[in-house]
Amino acid sequence: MGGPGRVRSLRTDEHEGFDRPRRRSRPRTKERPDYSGLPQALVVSIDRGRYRCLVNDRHVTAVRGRLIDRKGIIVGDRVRLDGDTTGDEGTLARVVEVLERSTILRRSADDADTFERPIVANADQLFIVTALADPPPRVGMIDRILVAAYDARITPVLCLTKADLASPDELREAYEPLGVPILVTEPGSDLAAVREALADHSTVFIGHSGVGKSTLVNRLVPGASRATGEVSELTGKGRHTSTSALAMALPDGGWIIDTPGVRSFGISHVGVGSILGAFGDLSELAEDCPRGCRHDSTAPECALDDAVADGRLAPSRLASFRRMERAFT
Ligand SMILES: Nc1nc2c(ncn2[C@@H]2O[C@H](COP(=O)(O)OP(=O)(O)OP(=O)(O)O)[C@@H](O)[C@H]2O)c(=O)[nH]1
Ligand SMILES: [Zn+2]
Repeated sequence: MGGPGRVRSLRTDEHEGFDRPRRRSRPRTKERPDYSGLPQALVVSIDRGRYRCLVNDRHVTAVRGRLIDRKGIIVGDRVRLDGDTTGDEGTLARVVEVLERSTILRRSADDADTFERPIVANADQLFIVTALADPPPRVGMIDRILVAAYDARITPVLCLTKADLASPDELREAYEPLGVPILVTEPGSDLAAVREALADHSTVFIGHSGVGKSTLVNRLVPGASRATGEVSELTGKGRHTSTSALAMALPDGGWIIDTPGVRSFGISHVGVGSILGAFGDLSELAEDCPRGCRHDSTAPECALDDAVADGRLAPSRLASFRRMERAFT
């Protein structure tokens, strides 16, 4: 073989390992049958190995095909179904292919657990649902969910509930400098701004237990009947014991993917610095940082400090960004 060919094959070996090309040369149809003629579906919930899917407007229950990984299907996935897709009582279809995801929202159970868990696929927006009181807002948790959103390239929105109990001013001050949109609700409040933000998006709702997430979802999705209150009538336990997310169609277009209330939000899977890229202005300024700069307040000669000093960057924006970065530690 001549020079250039040899170089290319060496590069391939380096990246993919030696036996990879041989496996690839097997007929493609044997490894991946062509499923493109099968109906597409959206996975709306998962319960004990059963995947509840929507094919157009039809609910179909499916099991996982043999070639699909045990953890390979999550709520929000677009899949192809084989077998019986009538959705008739007692019928089961089979998920044979998971289509490429545009986004994946992940969390780890807690930061001691480095195992990352994908929880929702294909969301383009994330509502961080936070009560202004009862339970009191936890800035640390908001920051961690923000970090997960920026890391996944999903647009975060802060949705503040229970404004009848406390003022949103402090949280506005903390998050407006980051450019996070803020919506405020209370019982009976006009939800027009919330509906407008949701229209035509796939929005995942994340919130601590008890913040009023189900109450809000029930107002937004007629017939959603999400269980509200502390205790589930079904299980006698808190509703947070349910483990799956649930996708619901909005009346005017778009989807809400509600997730069970969480008590913590682990982000051990997110690398420090990976969120800088979500802030165009900050990444541009940070190009002048010394190599390996952590951009925190102790970082020597961080270009972000210079930018504040000479007025190119608002101090409040840098402070908010750095507070969020501290969520990692
Ligand atoms: N004062 C006030 N109470 C609210 C508001 N929204 C919800 N609540 C109450 O807060 C409690 C919790 O509401 P839920 O909607 O069940 O909260 P959740 O976030 O779904 O909680 P989990 O089921 O644990 O995930 C209920 O008693 C609601 O009636 C609000 O805007 N103001
Ligand atoms: Zn820096």
